[in-house]
Amino acid sequence: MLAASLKITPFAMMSRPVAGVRNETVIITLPGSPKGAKENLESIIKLLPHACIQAAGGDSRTLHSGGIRKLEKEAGVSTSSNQHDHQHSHLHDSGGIASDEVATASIGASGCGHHHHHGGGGHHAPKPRTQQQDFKSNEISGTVTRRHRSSPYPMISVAQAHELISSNLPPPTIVTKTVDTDLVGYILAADVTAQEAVPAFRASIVDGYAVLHTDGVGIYPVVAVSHASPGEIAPLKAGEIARITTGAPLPPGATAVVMVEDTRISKATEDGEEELEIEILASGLEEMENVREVGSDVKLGEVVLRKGAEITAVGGEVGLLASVGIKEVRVYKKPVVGVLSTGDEVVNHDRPGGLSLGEVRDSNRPTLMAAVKARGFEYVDLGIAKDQPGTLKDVIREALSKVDVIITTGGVSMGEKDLLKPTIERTFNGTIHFGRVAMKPGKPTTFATIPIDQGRPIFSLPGNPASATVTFHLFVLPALRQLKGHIGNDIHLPKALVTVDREIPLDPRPEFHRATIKIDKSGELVARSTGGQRSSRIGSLEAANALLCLPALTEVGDKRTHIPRGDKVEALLIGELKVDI
Ligand SMILES: Nc1nc2c(c(=O)[nH]1)N[C@H]1C(S)=C(S)[C@@H](COP(=O)(O)OP(=O)(O)OC[C@H]3O[C@@H](n4cnc5c(N)ncnc54)[C@H](O)[C@@H]3O)O[C@H]1N2
Ligand code: MOO
Ligand SMILES: [Mg+2]
Repeated sequence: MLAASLKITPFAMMSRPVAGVRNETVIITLPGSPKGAKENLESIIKLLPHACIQAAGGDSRTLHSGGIRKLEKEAGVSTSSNQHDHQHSHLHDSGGIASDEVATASIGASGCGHHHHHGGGGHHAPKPRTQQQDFKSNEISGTVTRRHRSSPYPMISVAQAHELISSNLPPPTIVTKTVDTDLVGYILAADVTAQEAVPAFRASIVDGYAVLHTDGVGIYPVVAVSHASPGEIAPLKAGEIARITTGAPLPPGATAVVMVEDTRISKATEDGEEELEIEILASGLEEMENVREVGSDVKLGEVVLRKGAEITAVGGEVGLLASVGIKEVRVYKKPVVGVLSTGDEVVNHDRPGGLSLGEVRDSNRPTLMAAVKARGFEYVDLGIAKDQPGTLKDVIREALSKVDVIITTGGVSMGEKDLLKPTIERTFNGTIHFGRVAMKPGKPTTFATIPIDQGRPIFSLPGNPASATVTFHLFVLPALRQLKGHIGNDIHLPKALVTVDREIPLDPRPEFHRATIKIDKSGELVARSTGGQRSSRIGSLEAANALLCLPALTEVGDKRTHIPRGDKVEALLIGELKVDI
């Protein structure tokens, strides 16, 4: 198991698997994470029938003389059974063990390979799935004296966290949307071709007179008028002109338009209301001068927008689609995001009256719902869940049926009431892809997927308000962007080099320092820290439009403890740039 795990992660060197035999039972210990348990079990499962037979007293001579099938039958094991299901039934047979402790798969020689153990013989039968999910609170939280005194989750880098998120998200799904104001922010899932040419008719670019460009300078009768309105227009012959407005169709036969500024009135009706003859002053007209030819902006059938194009708030894409008669498009679905606060101390921000001792107003949920909405995603308010496994379980189960992505805040660090990780793993059979990131703020940021459809992502962000908000922008937003069809580096927020206007102290962890960036008079981007950066201080995000990516103290190597004033640092842009006033 160690050898197989080491091929997957160097952290395998930290695991302490134990295997043994008691009476006729082979006992193997697996890691607590479902992923690790599965990988470990897969690496040995083919050998288990053999091990079981041996534990049951089979002797090697019989085995090697072809009696293996017979012995398997006697021992109730089969190398050809559905081992996948089999693994699962055992993996879940570990209720009552604190989440990150070692799960034990005990495989009895008398029952190996069967989905239904018959109890007795020292083995406890695997509970059906529904029962297993029904943990009592102390089963999931463990007793406080038995909790971990150091985190079992390896500390990974921000880059590794991004990689793990990106590679464990489900693929985007495709839906049909009508072309309207709600299309902004969607990404096209297929090329779009023009159903109509633009312009659909030969149109004048100016207000003036439609002419035959070969006619030249001289006085001509005005035989017709073409306004920008639908309808039939009589053809124009040599020696005639037609008054025309910008955007109006050219009369058949006309080959150019002369601007009104390049003409003079020669003869009008007696009442002075109408033009009868006009002198054309412009010479050397070119064919199609001041004329937009059919399809000269967009040709019929031309690809107007490619798969992967984003419909932006600038409006150009909506306009382009509208102009060529596209009423519906295939786009990637935008994920619906559920936002949940957790914690016995957390109360609704608008709850009337003052706070009792220990109560805290919920600032995370309003913050995150506002940010999700402003980024163009629909949110579902999942409320506040108490720090009880039962409550968390119910709220998350309900959310799973409603939303594509769940964001929770609080309950992911080392406290005995920090129940999110065990709930995700144990109750929902989720995989925690990471549970600690080397960064400030946001160290206990957790990302998991729950095995529903192609994997339902759940971001469990730290409870501290600045930590929750920073990690939302840094991790959740790129994930939402990937789910709605952005690819590669385009999932991330834009980065720019900015000059710091004051010295900034460095932290032992790589820091995402909240700052306001302005464009100064010379066009430079200048950053000012928002002040105190403690993780509890949501005010550190007030007026912030950037996260300065500061190296950890240890990373700078030399004796620098600060970023000096005037130095340039990388900044992630989380809000709109401001102009210095
Ligand atoms: N022994 C250790 N303790 C802590 C560690 C550690 O490594 N070892 N990490 C610290 C870090 S870093 C962070 S960040 C926090 C994260 O804690 P949790 O995610 O478990 O969050 P809670 O304990 O539930 O709450 C932390 C803090 O935030 C307040 N909070 C929670 N939810 C909200 C909300 N919706 N609105 C406003 N404020 C909220 C809560 O009352 C706490 O004050 O853990 C450190 N501890
Ligand atoms: O990482 Mo925690 O987010 O310092 O506050
Ligand atoms: Mg905590």
